[in-house]
Amino acid sequence: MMYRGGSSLGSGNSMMMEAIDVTKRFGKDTVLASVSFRLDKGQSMAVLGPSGSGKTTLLSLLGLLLTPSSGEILFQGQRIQGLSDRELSNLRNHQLGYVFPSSQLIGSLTVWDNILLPARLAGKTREKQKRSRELIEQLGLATRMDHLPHQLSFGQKRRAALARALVMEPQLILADEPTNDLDDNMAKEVSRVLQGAKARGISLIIATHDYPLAESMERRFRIDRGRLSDVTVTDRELGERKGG
Ligand SMILES: Nc1ncnc2c1ncn2[C@@H]1O[C@H](COP(=O)(O)OP(=O)(O)OP(=O)(O)O)[C@@H](O)[C@H]1O
Repeated sequence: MMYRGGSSLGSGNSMMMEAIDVTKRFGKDTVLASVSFRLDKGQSMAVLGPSGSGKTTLLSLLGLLLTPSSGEILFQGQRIQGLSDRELSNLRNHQLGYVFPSSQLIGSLTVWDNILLPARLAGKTREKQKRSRELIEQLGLATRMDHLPHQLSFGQKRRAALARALVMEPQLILADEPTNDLDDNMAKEVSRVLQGAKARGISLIIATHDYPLAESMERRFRIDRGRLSDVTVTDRELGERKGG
């Protein structure tokens, strides 16, 4: 589906994230070419695509961890290019939540302390303790609260990183393959927790190979050879055809 957006066409205050003609090159390789989309506040989207297609690169750009080679990214209607380092870290620390394989837990802190760390840094330890406990319970980490990261499985580390991101109730969560390394039941639980976050008004952008998880998002995009296309409608049509 062709994107015909542009921030001037929509109302800036309902907009969470917008990419306009974003291209990312690494040396001579063009990983993303002319990527454009817009996500409104409170919406959820999945990014699907084969391994190496550019999903992590896209999430890193949208998470303000990489800069585009050309094109523009707007966060809540605000152009990202041109912001100072301080303004960017402010956005990263207070508005965005990351669940990336690379966003490691701190090795010397227990699961509980890792999850509460952002709250401690923000001076909100007391008010976030209850929510931390709820998330730990929902994500099946209750018996692992006092463990150090090296004592956890990959799946437990991912769930702890998810709890750490959710506890601060950011505006937008960016999650890269949040259900990798999880069995079906735990993947469903993570999906439920993400839906719960959405119900609390948090927007979600999720890169995944997990189709049931992608289906639980309002919108689905696919990356193929560097191009991003919105497949939400075609997916729905396929589902309807399959269903009857
Ligand atoms: N820093 C970098 N320098 C050079 N090439 C890079 C860099 N980061 C990513 N790439 C390349 O960009 C392409 C897309 O990588 P990316 O990690 O975004 O894919 P992906 O869709 O997330 O893959 P997967 O599903 O396997 O995690 C790959 O060919 C990768 O080698």
